[in-house]
Amino acid sequence: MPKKKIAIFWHRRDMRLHDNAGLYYALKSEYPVLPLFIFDKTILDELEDKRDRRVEFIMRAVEDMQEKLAKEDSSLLVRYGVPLKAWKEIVNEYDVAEVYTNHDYEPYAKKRDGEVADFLKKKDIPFHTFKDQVIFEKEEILTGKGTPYTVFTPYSKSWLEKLHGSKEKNFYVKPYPTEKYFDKLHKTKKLPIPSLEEMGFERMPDEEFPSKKVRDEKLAKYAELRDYPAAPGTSRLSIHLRFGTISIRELARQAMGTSKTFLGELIWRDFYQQILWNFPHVGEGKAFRPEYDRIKWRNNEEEFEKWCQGQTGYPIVDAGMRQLNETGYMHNRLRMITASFLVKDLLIDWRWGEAYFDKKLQDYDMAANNGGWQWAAGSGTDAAPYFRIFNPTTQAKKFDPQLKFIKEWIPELNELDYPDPIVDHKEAREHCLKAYKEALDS
Ligand SMILES: Cc1cc2nc3c(=O)[nH]c(=O)nc-3n(C[C@H](O)[C@H](O)[C@H](O)COP(=O)(O)OP(=O)(O)OC[C@H]3O[C@@H](n4cnc5c(N)ncnc54)[C@H](O)[C@@H]3O)c2cc1C
Repeated sequence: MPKKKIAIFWHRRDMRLHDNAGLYYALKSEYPVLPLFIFDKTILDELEDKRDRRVEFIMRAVEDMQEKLAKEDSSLLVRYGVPLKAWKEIVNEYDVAEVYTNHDYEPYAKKRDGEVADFLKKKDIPFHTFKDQVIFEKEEILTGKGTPYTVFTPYSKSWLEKLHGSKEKNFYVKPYPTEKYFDKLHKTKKLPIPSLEEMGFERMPDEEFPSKKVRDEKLAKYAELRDYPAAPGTSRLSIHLRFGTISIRELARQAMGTSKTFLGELIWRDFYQQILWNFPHVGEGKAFRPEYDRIKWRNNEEEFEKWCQGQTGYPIVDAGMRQLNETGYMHNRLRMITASFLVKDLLIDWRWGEAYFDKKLQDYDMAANNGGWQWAAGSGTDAAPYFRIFNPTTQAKKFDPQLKFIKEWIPELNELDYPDPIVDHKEAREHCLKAYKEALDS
C-alpha cells in the first residue's frame, strides 16, 4: 500500500499544541500533520549532570503533548539522535510532503536548520519556518537608518509603537487557533517515547516546576515587588518561556492589561533575541564591544570555586549562588549582583560565569544569559558604564533589608563557620577600574 503523504511539524522551543504559529500553518496545509520532537543528542551529550532539570522538564512537556494528541487519535513522533540523521530516517519511513517549524535564533540552531533545509531541498520537500517565540524578531524593529537597535530604550519605544500601531487591534499578539484544525492531525496509534534512561539521564519525579500561569493581581504588583528576592514578586515563567510551554502572545496580552513594567521585561527578551540574531558573535564567546576582550582577567580558580559554591563571605552573593545550586533558579536582582561580583570584584572572565549559569539555570537561554552577563561586564549592548560597580553590601541593604532571603539560604550567617569576605570590595573595585582602564585605553 502506498504510504499516505503527510506534513510534519517539528517542535523545538515551542513545546505546546495551542497558539503555535508553525503548527497552525501546518494544520492549514493540504496534508495530515504529524507533530515531531527530536531529543537532540548533540545538545544532550554536552550536559555533564545526568540529573538535569531541563531534560526532565522537556520530557514532561513531551508526555503532556502525547496525552493531548492521543485524545485526537494522533501522536507525537519522538526521536533521539542527531537531527540531520533523524530526518534522514524519517523521510525514509514516511512520505513527507512538507515540513513546518518555528524560528530559533541561536547559532547552533541556525546551522542545524540550514543543514536540515538543504537536505530536505534535495528531496524536494519544502521547509516552512515561522516566527513564534517572540513578538518581534530579527529585522522587524530597526532604527531610522535601517540598522538593528543596540540600545534598549529606543528599541522598546519602537517595539511599543509597532505593537500599538497595527491596523487591526492587537494584531501582533493574536493567538493562532490551532484547536480549530485538530481534525487535520495525522491519525495514528500512540508512538513510543524513548526513555530518559535510554538517553543516559535520570528521571526526577519529585522535581516541581513553577506554574504556567501568573495571576493578574501578581502582575499588578510586579513593578513594586520585582526587585526583592524575598518577595514572590516575579512571574517565575522563565522556564515556560524558554521551552515554549506557554505562548508569548498570550502572556503579552495579559501584560498589556496589567503591567507596563512586566511588558517591558518581555521586550528585553525580544531585544536580546534580536541582538543574538543580528550580532551572532556574542553567542560565539566574543564581547559585543571587541575592546573589552583586551581586559586582563585575574581568573583565580580557587576564588571562582568559592563563588560557585556560595562561599565568598558576601551574604547576598552567596545566597544567590546557593539558590541557583539548590533550585536551578536565581532571582533577577541576584543574577545581576552575583554576575557583577564575579566580573568586577573577582576580575574573573564573564564567560566563566556565563558557562556556569548555562550548566545550572533551568531557564538557561543563550540570548538572555549572554545579554545579562555582557551587561554586567560592561562589554555588551546598552551596558552600564564599567565604572559603575555594584557594592554587594549596599545592594543587600537595599533589596533584602530584613535579611529574610539571606537567612533562608545562609542559616550559618552569624556562626563562626561562615567565611570572611574573600576580597575587600573597596580594594577589588580599584583593581577592577585599573584593569578596565588599561584595556580600554590601550
Ligand atoms: C547574568 C544574567 C543572566 C541571565 N540569564 C538568563 C537566562 O539564561 N534565561 C532567562 O530567561 N533569563 C535570564 N536572565 C534574565 C532574568 O534574570 C530572568 O529572565 C528572570 O530572573 C526569570 O525569572 P522570572 O520568570 O520570574 O522573571 P520575570 O521578572 O517575571 O520576567 C518575565 C519574563 O521576562 C523575561 N525577562 C525578564 N528579564 C529579562 C532580561 N533581563 N533579559 C531577557 N529576558 C528577561 C523572562 O523570559 C522572564 O521569564 C539573566 C539575567 C542576568 C542579569
